[in-house]
Amino acid sequence: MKQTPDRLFSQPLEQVPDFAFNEDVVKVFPDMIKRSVPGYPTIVENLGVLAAQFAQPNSVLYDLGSSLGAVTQALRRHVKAEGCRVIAIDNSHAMVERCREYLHAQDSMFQELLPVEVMEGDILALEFQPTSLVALNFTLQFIAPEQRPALLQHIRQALLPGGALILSEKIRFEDHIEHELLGDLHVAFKRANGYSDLEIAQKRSAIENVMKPDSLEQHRERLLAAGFSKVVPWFQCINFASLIALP
Ligand SMILES: Nc1ncnc2c1ncn2[C@@H]1O[C@H](C[S@+](CC[C@H]([NH3+])C(=O)[O-])CC(=O)[O-])[C@@H](O)[C@H]1O
Ligand SMILES: O=C(O)C(=O)Cc1ccccc1
Repeated sequence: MKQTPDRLFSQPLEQVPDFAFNEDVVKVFPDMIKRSVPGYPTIVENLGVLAAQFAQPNSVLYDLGSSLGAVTQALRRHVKAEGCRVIAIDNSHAMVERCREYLHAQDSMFQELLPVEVMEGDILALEFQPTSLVALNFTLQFIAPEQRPALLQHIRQALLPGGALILSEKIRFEDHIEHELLGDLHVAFKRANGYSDLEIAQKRSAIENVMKPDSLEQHRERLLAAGFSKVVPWFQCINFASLIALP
């Protein structure tokens, strides 16, 4: 996969527009997400490993907010259950187009991969089929906070017994000192990955209106309120974490 370096915020902008998953972002997205999200490659690869433990024969696996299909590709590498298929969905036209290209490339490199349907659409309007595995990998944080409970309820209602939701998010911390410390460490992570202070500052103002992280406590309470029986954190790297929620 060729990786165009992310320089989207490297020049001073008079006004920083709200972040959008448009063609410019799509071009640099693999580089951007790897250099911005601590633990991203580990989360994606192990999401495949975890999914293989929950996937049930002849069921649907969902990749919600699939972007370029990194999670779908990991599901296809790891899930061996008979008759599973993946539904990947994203509401960014630019992402969906490029995702389809990447998945065709994976098709031509490997045999017997799970079939995938890539849909362009809003996950808030999705009619879920019975599913054994739902991945929300850094997608819920971009959904309006007031819409989050209903989405999680729809997922819970669609999950088969023995299935799971895997939810990865940037995390806010209720303790002020913990929040500042992990925020500073995230900035250090970005600097170590070659982003300048200007890039970091402009990206921060681009995402502040569109990406609203919750705390681990909020996630747990909302998942339990949506009918999940158990919430198990399985990964945290600085201020990014991933949870397994069981029906
Ligand atoms: N309502 C919505 N309906 C559908 N898609 C949406 C919606 N809102 C946002 N998106 C989509 O959710 C994705 C979030 S990125 C996910 C990374 C991927 N999971 C990965 O593991 O590489 C996270 C990030 O960039 O930090 C974008 O592609 C949006 O278009
Ligand atoms: O860049 C950041 O600071 C983030 O919190 C993560 C991110 C990664 C990719 C797109 C938008 C936000």
